[in-house]
Amino acid sequence: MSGRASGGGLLRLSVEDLACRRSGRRVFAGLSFALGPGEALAVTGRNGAGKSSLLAILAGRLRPDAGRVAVADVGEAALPECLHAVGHRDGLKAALTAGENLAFAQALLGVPRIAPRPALERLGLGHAHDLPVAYLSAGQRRRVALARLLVCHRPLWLLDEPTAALDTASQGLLAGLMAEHRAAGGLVVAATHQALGLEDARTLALAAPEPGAAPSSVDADPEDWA
Ligand SMILES: Nc1ncnc2c1ncn2[C@@H]1O[C@H](COP(=O)(O)OP(=O)(O)OP(=O)(O)O)[C@@H](O)[C@H]1O
Repeated sequence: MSGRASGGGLLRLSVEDLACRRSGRRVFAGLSFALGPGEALAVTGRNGAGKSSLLAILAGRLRPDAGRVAVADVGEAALPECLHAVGHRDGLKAALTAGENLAFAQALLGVPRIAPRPALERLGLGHAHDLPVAYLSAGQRRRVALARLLVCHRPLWLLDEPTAALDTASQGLLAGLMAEHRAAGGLVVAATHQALGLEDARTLALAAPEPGAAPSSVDADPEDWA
């Protein structure tokens, strides 16, 4: 892993003429956008429009049907080394404490930023440091998952419905974290059905899925995010 590139560098992301096909059905096509340091993109659209699929392609977990995703200004780092992905599932080990989960993520992802305890405190969960995640509520688990954003620096945050299970106060905390990240040159791409408090974010509205289209087979699940 390249420390400077994925850790300290600013990143530019460009997506050109991207298309996605799942179980034989075209989900979207012709998507192009570019994001530079400090910019954010809110991806909207009805259920099944392809929001999670787009994030999975950006994360390198799903192969596009056409088009390309490119990053610049990150040295030799590959795109997956430059991003955090928080999906629908929290990706936490229930038997480990919140602190242990974050320490594991920090060791795995590299480029440490702040320690697990202060990261949990930022999310209002300092008291949960030594509690097994199994004992936490859905909203508390989501906040532990979001604390992963803080224990390692990665310039691109891919967030899939990040406010799911969060109360109003926690949504405010997340909005503050995203604002700080962007102020430091980071990028945010968030799939959402509701306002996230992303100031000056651009919006990408994915079209409604074809009527009557149901998956006939299952491919790699983008929600299986660690
Ligand atoms: N693992 C999978 N295998 C096959 N098809 C899938 C898989 N996951 C999603 N799809 C299909 O891809 C299309 C886009 O799904 P996706 O989850 O990207 O939509 P979404 O906009 O994120 O929806 P939601 O708002 O419900 O989260 C849907 O038609 C869905 O049936």
